[in-house]
Amino acid sequence: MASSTFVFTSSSSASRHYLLLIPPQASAKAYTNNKLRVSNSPSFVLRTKGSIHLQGFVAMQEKGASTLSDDSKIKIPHVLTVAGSDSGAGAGIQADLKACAARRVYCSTVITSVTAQNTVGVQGVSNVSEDFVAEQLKSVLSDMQVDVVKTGMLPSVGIVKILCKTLREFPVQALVVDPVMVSTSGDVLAGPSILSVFREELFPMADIITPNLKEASALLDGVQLETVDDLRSAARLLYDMGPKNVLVKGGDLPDSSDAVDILFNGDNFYELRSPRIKTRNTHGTGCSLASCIAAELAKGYLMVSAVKVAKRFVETALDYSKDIVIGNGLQGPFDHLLRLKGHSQDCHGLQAFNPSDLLLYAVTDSEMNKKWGRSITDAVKAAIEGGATIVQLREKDAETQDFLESAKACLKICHSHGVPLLINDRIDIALACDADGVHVGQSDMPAHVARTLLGPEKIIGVSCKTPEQAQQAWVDGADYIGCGGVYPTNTKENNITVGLDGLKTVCMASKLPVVAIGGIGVSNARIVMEIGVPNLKGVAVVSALFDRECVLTETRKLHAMLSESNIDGTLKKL
Ligand SMILES: Nc1ncnc2c1ncn2[C@@H]1O[C@H](COP(=O)(O)OP(=O)(O)O)[C@@H](O)[C@H]1O
Ligand SMILES: Cc1ncc(COP(=O)(O)O)c(N)n1
Ligand SMILES: [Mg+2]
Repeated sequence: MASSTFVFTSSSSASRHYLLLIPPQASAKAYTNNKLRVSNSPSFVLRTKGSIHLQGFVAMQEKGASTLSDDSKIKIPHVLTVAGSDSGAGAGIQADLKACAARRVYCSTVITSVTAQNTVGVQGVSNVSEDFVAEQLKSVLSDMQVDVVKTGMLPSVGIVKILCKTLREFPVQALVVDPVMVSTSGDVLAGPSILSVFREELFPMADIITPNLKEASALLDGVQLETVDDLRSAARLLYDMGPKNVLVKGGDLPDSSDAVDILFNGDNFYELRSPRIKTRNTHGTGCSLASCIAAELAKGYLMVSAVKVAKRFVETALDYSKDIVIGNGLQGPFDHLLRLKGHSQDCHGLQAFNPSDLLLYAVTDSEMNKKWGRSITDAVKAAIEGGATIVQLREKDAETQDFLESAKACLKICHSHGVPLLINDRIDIALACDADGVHVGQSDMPAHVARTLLGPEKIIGVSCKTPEQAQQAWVDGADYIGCGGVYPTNTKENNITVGLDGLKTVCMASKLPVVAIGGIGVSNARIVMEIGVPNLKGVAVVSALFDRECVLTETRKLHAMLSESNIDGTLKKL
């Protein structure tokens, strides 16, 4: 490789970070602002305002500036898992991917073996050839910036040896070894011939090993492990094999009401206890625990913290998943992302957002409900029976716990009528009750942040008074905008009225459907809808429904009027 000089001049006058990627066996000399840095690590970061002179930046010269990335490029923590595939996706590579995704760490995969496996057991195993494991390892490690390698099923001595050799060539920040040997169903995933290469080659390179009871026992020539004290003795003996830390997992400890693991780092023992969750869904707990430890290490956590977070993660996921049913066998998988139940429980087949739902948009008001002595659920029920097509709960001064309880009750009512329920402003409440979405104002949580928190399927509406705000709402990923106040209203203090002209201007500029709001009721809804802009889909109403003696009657009147003026979302000539 010829040495070469490469000069990159920053076009920006601001000081910026540059990430320099250096090929194996090369080194770089970099002069920035008259300072010299020399490095032969796979990457290093420079901060500079001016030009960077690089020497020995061999393979990168032609690619030029594309090999340099500035502050806007984010380095993502990265775990590489070297493990077996589980077709049932409870353990192995699949569990590792899910655990890393749940912990928000990138996970690449080197597959050592493909198993035909389900919740009953392992029906077949087909190991990947040593050469092809080597090829996968090289592909990932020569290109991507792996922080931590985590190993699971390593089915042959040859594969372990190749792994150790490759890791010496491409060193990483940490190595987490889950010495998988037997599945929880009792099937052998790596035979006893593996023990010596584990002890002699792999463990001395490991930052942590995480054997379960059976594996710890096998590694210690069959010693019986039955008590927490036995786990401690085992941890000390395994530590002598060379890893920097040992975590002996007590998930299968008999007669224990707690799930107890012992961590030993050569100086101290840590007894990690969590309540034992009563569930059949523990398939893959060991793989997930090790992946989570790797993920936290990749983020930069110290070992004890990483192990504690990992154990808490497994405990939380097991508790959430304790009653889910996947498969007919004795050991089911759990839900790493804590998301599976939401869909099966209470969605009642609601469709994705339909703009025609904006036709009669009922917005509750806590003050008005108090004034008329009705509960929020009674108000919502009456509005829906009267024909409201979407409901927003706007509880400005409710206690959080009361608001959450009301929201849950309203959600049941709304969903039993196929009506979506949105929460004003309180994203936490929307998340906690799994509402259909939120409506935010200009000074509330920005819509793009709300979108990140709520995910792609929830409905997000934004209050807008100007074309610029409407454009921003679209850019931010909102589903609709609320435009107003069209007429003066007493539900909002100091609210600027945009009038029918302002409404029309915003509608024309908006790429999103619009619902008009502010001082609208039976007397003027028709005039509003008559402005004749196709994306004006309906009216949002507060006082005209809820500051009245009978919510049901008022909603019916308004619904009849709107239905008459609007058929299938197109305005009928009146
Ligand atoms: N029923 C349970 N409740 C809470 N934690 C558990 C339960 N079963 C296992 N764990 C925890 O899950 C992790 C994996 O442990 P274990 O099941 O012993 O390993 P493996 O899956 O490798 O056999 C440990 O932290 C253990 O304490
Ligand atoms: C491919 C593969 N790797 C690891 C395990 C261990 O997981 P568990 O101990 O939870 O059965 C497994 N069953 N399958
Ligand atoms: Mg287990």
